[in-house]
Amino acid sequence: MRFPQIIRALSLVRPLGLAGALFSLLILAGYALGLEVFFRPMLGGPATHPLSAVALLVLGLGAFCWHPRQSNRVVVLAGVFVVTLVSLRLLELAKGVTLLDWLTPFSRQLAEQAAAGHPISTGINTALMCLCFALALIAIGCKRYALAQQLAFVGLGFPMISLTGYAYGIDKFYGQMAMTTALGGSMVGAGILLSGAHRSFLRSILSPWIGGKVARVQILLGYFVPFLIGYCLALTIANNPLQQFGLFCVLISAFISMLVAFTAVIQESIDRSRRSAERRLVLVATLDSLTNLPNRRRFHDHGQWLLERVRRTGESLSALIFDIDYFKRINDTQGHPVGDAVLERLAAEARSILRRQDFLARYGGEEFVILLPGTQLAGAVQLGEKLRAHIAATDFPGAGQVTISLGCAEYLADESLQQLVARVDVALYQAKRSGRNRVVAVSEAPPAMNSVESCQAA
Ligand SMILES: Nc1nc2c(ncn2[C@@H]2O[C@H](COP(=O)(O)OP(=O)(O)OP(=O)(O)O)[C@@H](O)[C@H]2O)c(=O)[nH]1
Repeated sequence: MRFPQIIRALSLVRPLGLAGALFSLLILAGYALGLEVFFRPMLGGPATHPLSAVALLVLGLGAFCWHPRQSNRVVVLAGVFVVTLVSLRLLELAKGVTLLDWLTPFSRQLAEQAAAGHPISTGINTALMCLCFALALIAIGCKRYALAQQLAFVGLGFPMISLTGYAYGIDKFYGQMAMTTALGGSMVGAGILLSGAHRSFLRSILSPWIGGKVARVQILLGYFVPFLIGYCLALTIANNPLQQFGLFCVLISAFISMLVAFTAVIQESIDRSRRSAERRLVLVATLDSLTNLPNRRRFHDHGQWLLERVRRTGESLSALIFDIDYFKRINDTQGHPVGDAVLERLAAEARSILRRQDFLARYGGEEFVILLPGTQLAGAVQLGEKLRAHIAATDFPGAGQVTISLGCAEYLADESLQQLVARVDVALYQAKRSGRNRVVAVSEAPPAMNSVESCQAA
């Protein structure tokens, strides 16, 4: 599924790539037309080297050519070209050799700038930035989006540091990276980063749900608040550096604590809704929608739990199963809605005469089961008779008089729930066979299931 935010982010890749490419062309045009402000925006400040502009141009065009569903060979080629270029430059910086002179355009203008005391070269920060973006482009071309995002993210750190340096007036932050390089690099880098918007961590950040919203707020606050605090401190730091530095640390720590607290609040609220949704799901999955009684699945879970308790404590437990007599006739003559209403009413009537600890469930169709903890067989028979008489005396709208047959048994030591239910079922079958509207109890395990405790016709 694509979120609108992702579609919007993906649609920005090509414009950002193109903007970065055009911006680099403008820098190169500055060299061609002798307009220094295009490649050196601050008088006497750092300038964008033509090769840096070429690298950004190729990277921008690479991002512009990217397509999420087509082959991205051109994108990979653009990345490989810039990786080669930047590697040579890094080699130059490391070894102090010149390898790129033959490839450098506008060498006359560069010589003139050097003669005027303003030599221009590609700084290490620019080279590393371009290297990260170029590797990210290759990763995107190979559909390694998580890697691409990490590389683009690291690459964007370089222009961000430079721009922060320009904002704060700290020249060590930007070094040889011109503001034009930082701006062009930011456009290209953002384009490359967004091309992975449909995958990996960007997808999570752009999600329309609470996690994505929180992440977006935190990223914005997490960047701009410390940035502003730092800016204010940078303006005043000259007076008392140590004191200002301490204040900076305290403010940032307080801000981080606030962000963490904010996250905790949101996480807790997400967790609370998840827990309540889970509870609702469990309820829906274990409740019969017609009668609102626990269903067969819940009966089995609760029955197992009760049996374990009974085995441990030694208390008695009895089970009753009852079934409407000739219910099919009601459905056939009065219709299913009347049949449903009878089932609903029957459930309510049965519930009304049971104790709180008695467990009533719809076992299936027109069959209901009751578990009676702390009740021996005689008590179960008594309750069964009470229920039978109560139902026989109840007037069911649309169906008139309805009777039920009941089977019951007491739990025998080491019996399983299935065995207990099977014995009660046999008792119910006997109640049906011997004329219906009666309670039949069994006291022993099969096959010696011969002791009928109670057999009462209405
Ligand atoms: N209206 C309605 N009918 C149901 C529901 N579940 C099962 N039934 C019907 O219950 C009837 C059960 O029929 P039988 O098993 O023949 O039982 P009976 O007619 O009650 O006969 P005895 O149990 O032998 O007295 C069938 O017609 C089922 O369609 C339900 O949720 N609503």
